[in-house]
Amino acid sequence: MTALPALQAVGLSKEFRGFSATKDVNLDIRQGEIHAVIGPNGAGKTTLFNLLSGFLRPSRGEVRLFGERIDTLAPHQIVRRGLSRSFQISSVFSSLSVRENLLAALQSPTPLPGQFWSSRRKLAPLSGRVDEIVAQVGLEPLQHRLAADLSHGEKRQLEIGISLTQNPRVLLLDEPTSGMGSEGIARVTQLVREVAAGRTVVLVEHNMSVVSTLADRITVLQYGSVLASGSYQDVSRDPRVIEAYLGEESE
Ligand SMILES: Nc1ncnc2c1ncn2[C@@H]1O[C@H](COP(=O)(O)OP(=O)(O)OP(=O)(O)O)[C@@H](O)[C@H]1O
Repeated sequence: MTALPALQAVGLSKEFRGFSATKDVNLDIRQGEIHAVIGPNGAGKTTLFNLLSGFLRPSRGEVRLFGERIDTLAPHQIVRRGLSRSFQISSVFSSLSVRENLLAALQSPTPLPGQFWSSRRKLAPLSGRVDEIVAQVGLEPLQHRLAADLSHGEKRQLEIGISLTQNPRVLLLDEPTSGMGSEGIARVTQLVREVAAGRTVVLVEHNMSVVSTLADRITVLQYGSVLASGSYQDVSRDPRVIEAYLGEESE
């Protein structure tokens, strides 16, 4: 028996005033895999992520999380069902420390009307979970530092930590290594591998070396449509992909 896909897009289309940013996209993300979505600038990758995580409503088509339709739900309802995402643009609070950012994210699923911070008594049980996450994302030594004072790479580590606070079954990462030097790329690549243990990861990534190292399978988008999908070996040999994307990279 084949396992239910973790995440599925079925005929997913999004139009902005008549312009199709994604066109009839079909996607089957297998449980436990690391799946990369690649494609040239403007191919529709961010739009697809926004559709998968409920930040945009599709013009047509469906999104299913472990078989359950989620495209009619709000982002926070989707998070509760087990899908979290990180953003290309930093979502951390600069004026809070690493620990405080994680605490804020951990308590956010619990509605606390009119109150950003809970009492110490309520926060205490979350402290152990913060310890686990700072260690997991390699920010233990920097946990009391203000987010504003982190390097770009460390901020991306913190963002991944923030996504982990919801303990997602499916994690979407939008360009986790963008703007990093080789050391940061190596650190975040290793981190993605670690956080992928026991969960499904979908990432948008421009760095082909990261994609080839991490991804079990790849979907290539071009002009909003799926151009190819398969293993790195398969898609990197596909002449249409070479022309559309890898050719562009090597230029
Ligand atoms: N809100 C919007 N209104 C109008 N057009 C949009 C909107 N959002 C995206 N688009 C257009 O849809 C197309 C796909 O954009 P999208 O950001 O999804 O591409 P991308 O593959 O993520 O690109 P990049 O790699 O540059 O981030 C682009 O032509 C973009 O201009």
